[in-house]
Amino acid sequence: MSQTSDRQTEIAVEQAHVDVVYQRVDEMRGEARAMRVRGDELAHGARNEAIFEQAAMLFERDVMVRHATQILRSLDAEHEGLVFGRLDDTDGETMYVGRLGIRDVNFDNLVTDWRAPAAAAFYQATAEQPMNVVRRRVIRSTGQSVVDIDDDLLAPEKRPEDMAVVGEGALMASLTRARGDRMRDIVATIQREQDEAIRAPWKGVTEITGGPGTGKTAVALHRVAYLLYRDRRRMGGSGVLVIGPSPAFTSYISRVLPSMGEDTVELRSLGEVLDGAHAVGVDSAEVTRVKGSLRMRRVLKRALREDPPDVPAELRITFRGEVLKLDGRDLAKVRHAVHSMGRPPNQSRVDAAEALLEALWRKAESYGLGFDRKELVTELGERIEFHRFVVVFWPLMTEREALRLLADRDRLAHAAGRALNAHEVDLLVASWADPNAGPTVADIALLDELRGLLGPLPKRHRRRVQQQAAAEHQEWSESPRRGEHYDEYAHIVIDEAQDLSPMQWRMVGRRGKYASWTVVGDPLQSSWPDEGEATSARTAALGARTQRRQFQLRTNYRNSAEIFELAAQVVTDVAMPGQLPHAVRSTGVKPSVRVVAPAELAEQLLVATRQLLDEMDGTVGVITSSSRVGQARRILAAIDHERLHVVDGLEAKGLEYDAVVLVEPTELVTESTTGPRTLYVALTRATQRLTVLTSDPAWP
Ligand SMILES: Nc1ncnc2c1ncn2[C@@H]1O[C@H](COP(=O)(O)OP(=O)(O)OP(=O)(O)O)[C@@H](O)[C@H]1O
Repeated sequence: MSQTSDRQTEIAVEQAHVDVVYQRVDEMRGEARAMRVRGDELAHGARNEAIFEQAAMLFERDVMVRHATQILRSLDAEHEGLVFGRLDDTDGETMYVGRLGIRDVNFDNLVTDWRAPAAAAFYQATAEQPMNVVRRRVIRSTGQSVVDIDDDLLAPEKRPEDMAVVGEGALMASLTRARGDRMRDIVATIQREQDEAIRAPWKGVTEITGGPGTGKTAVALHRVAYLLYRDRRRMGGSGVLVIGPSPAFTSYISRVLPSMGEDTVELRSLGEVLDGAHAVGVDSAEVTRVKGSLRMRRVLKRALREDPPDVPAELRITFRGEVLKLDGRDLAKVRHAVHSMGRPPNQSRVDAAEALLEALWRKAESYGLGFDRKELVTELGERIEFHRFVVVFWPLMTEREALRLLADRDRLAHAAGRALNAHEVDLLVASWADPNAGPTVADIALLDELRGLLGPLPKRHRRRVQQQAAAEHQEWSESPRRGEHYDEYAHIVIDEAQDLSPMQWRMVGRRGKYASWTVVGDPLQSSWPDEGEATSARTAALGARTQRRQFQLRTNYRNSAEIFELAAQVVTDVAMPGQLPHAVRSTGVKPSVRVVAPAELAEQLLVATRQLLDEMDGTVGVITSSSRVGQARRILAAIDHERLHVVDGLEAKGLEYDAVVLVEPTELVTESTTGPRTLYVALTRATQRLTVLTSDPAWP
């Protein structure tokens, strides 16, 4: 039989099974709906029952409704390719692998969930270690129709005579497909080294490193789906948080987990980690470096000990005809004493009031006025003017109010002491000069630090503050998603971990007090210059968790070999042995490097972009330095195509496009604090085609 007719016959075989599965899914949907209705009836009935029975019925109702809803949610998730794999073993047994586990009415397996231990062989079997698998088949579908199949013959000597083997390899087929705006899941083609990281135990810290395009992000997300499946009670209960570098990145990865039926995971960018914040603006590399440094912790701590603005120079109050007065020095002593008690300032107003009354009593005593202490403290403590003084002497503050105070140069310089030099103080003051500008991504870690240092506001103040914040800044949402339980996640995934500043490590560390971690990154793509400081902050954030495991991914699935060869050149001087991955796919098309005169750059950018949009079906990214990205956007407004994206080198982190136009690569190096690493990121975003426009004839 020819390959084509073999293929058609085999597709028909698989279609027959897929049809049975979808029929069963329809039945299950009906059963789940009926279960929900039955649950509601129980609740109805409960109203007429005695109290004990009522409680039992309501509990049963809750369990039923929750279970039914969970089933419906999984069944209704995007199920393109619900069944995507099949294994034929040496005993002649067949197992289908899919996004969900599905059994027929007799409880026999129709499909095994890809995360179940039984499905592990689908990913782990190789020709060297076939694990009893003779043939591994990847089934590709559109909607409910099987469109193609690809086989791997793992044990040729055990192949029965009538077993057909067709296809050229599912992985290559998947890698060459055009990319869309959102990352796709890779359940059908997870590779063995990736599978090991995905199925690693949940406890402690799992570190996944690897070069660009090695599937670190994909692996981290599939690991989340796996952990939820294996331990839904723990992971689903307290929740899983995935942190990525930017909103563009979280949007890019946002479909992966829902397409696997998991829609409870929180995805947040670094500007959104603090509840309610949506910061997107970024500071210059120089300012980011100062704001991210651990020195800022000292600065913020000291800033909170400073006098608040507009604090009265003295407290004067009359008691029984005598004027009692606390001057600036007395007040400073009181402030110092209250801070020394160690309670956070927002929880110390009562302490401050008591300390002031105590100081007033001492003053009266020093005048020899012979008042009774208890009478003085009680009477003054109830006076409205005393309360008014306490409110300005010890204002309760939100983290945003506290940070805003630091836009004052003198105040910041005083708080900084020797922690920052004069230039750094100037940089910060300039970055906070516009009171209407929202916080930047780097500010969010400072705000989170301040929130910890200030302590929670008393309850009655919180609502006012939330409303005020929402009215003032669109970057803040009125309803925090997690509220007071922000530190109780069961599992935290940090993607692009090499870029977290020490202050950001502190911020994420606060959220993972009880969590296990998956930390994903590539030191060679780092945009954070001070490795030592970041490493110690990271060690502190991950705490003393003893279970640690490391996985290194070595195959670059994204870039063509031709593109990666060029990218690798820019980091050969800084790469450690073994740090560069191996690109598996060749397109035969070398990157096009065009030297253009500065005056022709705009025209050439339009030409190159149009050309790639014409030639490619998928996305086209234009990447340039942050100082040039605005200009590039203006030029490319003439094209305005939905497949076109214009980003700077930092925004490009974690993203990928079918084709990339890289504009003035040397500028990415000069504006970065980590030399060629951001350029390396930019050069490794394209799957198929890369055009570089440079005014430097010597580049690269
Ligand atoms: N086993 C696989 N099967 C199919 N596609 C894969 C596989 N592994 C990775 N890919 C694809 O390779 C591309 C790169 O993956 P991913 O973005 O996860 O890599 P990364 O290591 O996080 O990259 P970077 O560090 O450069 O951001 C994605 O399109 C992903 O879907």
